[in-house]
Amino acid sequence: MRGKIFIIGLGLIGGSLALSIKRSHSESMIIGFDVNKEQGRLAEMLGVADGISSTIEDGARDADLILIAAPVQETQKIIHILKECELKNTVIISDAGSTKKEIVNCAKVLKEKGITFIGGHPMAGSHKSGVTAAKALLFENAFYLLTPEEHVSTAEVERLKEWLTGTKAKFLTLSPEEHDYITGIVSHFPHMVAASLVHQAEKTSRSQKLIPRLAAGGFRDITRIASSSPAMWRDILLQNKEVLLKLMEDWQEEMENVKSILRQENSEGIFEYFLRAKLFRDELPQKEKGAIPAFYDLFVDVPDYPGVISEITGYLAKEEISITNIRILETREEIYGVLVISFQTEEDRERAINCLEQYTSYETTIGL
Ligand SMILES: NC(=O)C1=CN([C@@H]2O[C@H](COP(=O)(O)OP(=O)(O)OC[C@H]3O[C@@H](n4cnc5c(N)ncnc54)[C@H](O)[C@@H]3O)[C@@H](O)[C@H]2O)C=CC1
Ligand SMILES: O=C(O)C(=O)Cc1ccc(O)cc1
Repeated sequence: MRGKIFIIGLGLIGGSLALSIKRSHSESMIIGFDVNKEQGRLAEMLGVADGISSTIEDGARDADLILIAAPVQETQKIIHILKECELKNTVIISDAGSTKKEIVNCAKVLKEKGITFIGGHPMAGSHKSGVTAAKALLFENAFYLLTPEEHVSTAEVERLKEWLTGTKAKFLTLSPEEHDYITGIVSHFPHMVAASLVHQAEKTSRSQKLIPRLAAGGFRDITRIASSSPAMWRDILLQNKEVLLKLMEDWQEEMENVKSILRQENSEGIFEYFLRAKLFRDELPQKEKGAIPAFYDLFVDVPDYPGVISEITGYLAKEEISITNIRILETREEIYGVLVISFQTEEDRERAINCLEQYTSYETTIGL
């Protein structure tokens, strides 16, 4: 489609939306705005946006689609600024915020002006921030949640989806309340738990110096999301306060139960506790990206010599297979080290197995 798209907030999500829209609507004009001028400059330099506007008012004028991809408390301020702007009467405004109830409620001021707002939330991302981490296919196969109010027409929702088709995401419509409850459970609360685990390790590390060195493997996996933007998560917590307070109470109750079975040395109860968790976790869809993106890990047994990583990444690059992460497992003391390479899709991992089979004799194993 032709048209002008205005993206406010050119970080990880705004940048990725810009790239994915450009993929499917190459004739569209993407203009960006960011309070941080450096992000705007970088976005232009990286070709993420066709141009940068110096104010929201300028960028919003004549826009056919406005996407707000700023932290959620800022999103509300931006909605109030947009309310005062001169806008096309056919414009669609949407956002990418991780919470929906307060934002959709705030956007009622746009409805009063006859402007369409459709709450949006692409359920994929990363612990990284900023436009340099943006990727056109960040949302591929992920759910993209939309929370249109009743007065919004199906045609307008379809027009928004058409603009966003290059995300290759799967759209789902739900109410803002449902949205905040579900994302509270699968995304917001886990972030709080991840941060709390890191705090616990940090406190004890003051007296136990081995902790940072031994905090590997599982600890790193479960706390990866604690490296996310503190400003973004502060805003999310403040906006989903009621749901999160209730989840914290449920969690405390759950921990009381675990404490009790442990005190009683209830071996069957403890086993059951882990078994039920494992069964539910193992049943979660593998091929779909959730709030926490699935990473497809490949374990490669490699001889421990300098240059082995660049050798392997070289073969993968030759076959144009993208990797999302690479690390060495240092827990083994044998001759061989284990290289863990993460891919964004199962197909990439499959291609990597074939590639390494072709170029090397290293053994590969799929991570579960
Ligand atoms: N990071 C993630 O994995 C995901 C984040 N989200 C949501 O997307 C939104 C953006 O998050 P990220 O892109 O990750 O953050 P980010 O930190 O990478 O980018 C946010 C950008 O917004 C800019 N900004 C802040 N206030 C602004 C304002 N008043 N006007 C214009 N620009 C402003 C910042 O300078 C920054 O460049 C947030 O609402 C977040 O909740 C949604 C899905 C995933
Ligand atoms: O880094 C991760 O795995 C995430 O959890 C990404 C994420 C962050 C915020 C969202 O609203 C949705 C997805």
